[in-house]
Amino acid sequence: METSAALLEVRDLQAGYGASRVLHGLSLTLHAGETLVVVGRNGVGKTTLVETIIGLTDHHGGDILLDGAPVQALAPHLRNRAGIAWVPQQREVFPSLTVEENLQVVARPGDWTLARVYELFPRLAERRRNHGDELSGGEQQMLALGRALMTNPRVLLLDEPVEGLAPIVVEEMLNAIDRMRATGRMGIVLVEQKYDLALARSERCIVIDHGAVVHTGPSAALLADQALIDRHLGLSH
Ligand SMILES: Nc1ncnc2c1ncn2[C@@H]1O[C@H](COP(=O)(O)OP(=O)(O)OP(=O)(O)O)[C@@H](O)[C@H]1O
Repeated sequence: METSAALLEVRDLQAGYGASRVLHGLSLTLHAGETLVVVGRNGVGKTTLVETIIGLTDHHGGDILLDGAPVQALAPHLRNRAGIAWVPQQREVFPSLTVEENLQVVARPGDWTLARVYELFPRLAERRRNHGDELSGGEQQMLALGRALMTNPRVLLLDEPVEGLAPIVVEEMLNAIDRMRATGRMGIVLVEQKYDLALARSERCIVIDHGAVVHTGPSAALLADQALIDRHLGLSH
């Protein structure tokens, strides 16, 4: 039984792109300080879920509650102001601003400051005077995450944060996510194809198939259950 203590609650969500419905009655709960991993095969609706929470898809039904208050009618920037931050798959940074300007321009008061983001990503500190378009893919991803943190969100949505990164940068990102999780009361929704990496750094998981949740439970339990992994995440259907 979930109580009203949930930081983020999604109830019976139905959404998609135009006439095409992707999410069919999806529900989830996220608590403060918790990391919830979202896994599932390609094309099942993971990115659509994140984009619906932030307000970028066509919402057809269901509730998105932040601290019990519905946000589904709010424009994306208002959801962001309410405390939901998003790190998209395609790292969105301002190419003509420096690293430091990219971080400062979105800053809101809270625990996450420029100093703390630089502590998390020393590479960004080294690159503080470089422009967004002078960064490597990995550095752009660090900057995209740093920007989200600078807004001091209550809920952080991470969509495949290590996709397409070189192995050494993947290490750096995962390390940062581990340290980020260890601090504060932020709730994190982590969408990840590499389910083993994601399950190892989360409390709970949901598995999505055809736009709905087909499994939910502790991440450690799914990681230990190869039959369940094969059924929900294996290559064969
Ligand atoms: N911008 C869009 N416009 C129309 N349809 C889209 C759009 N983005 C995704 N879709 C469709 O929505 C469905 C779900 O896609 P989504 O990207 O949410 O899946 P996913 O689980 O994140 O997959 P992947 O792991 O490949 O990123 C797919 O059928 C996809 O073609």
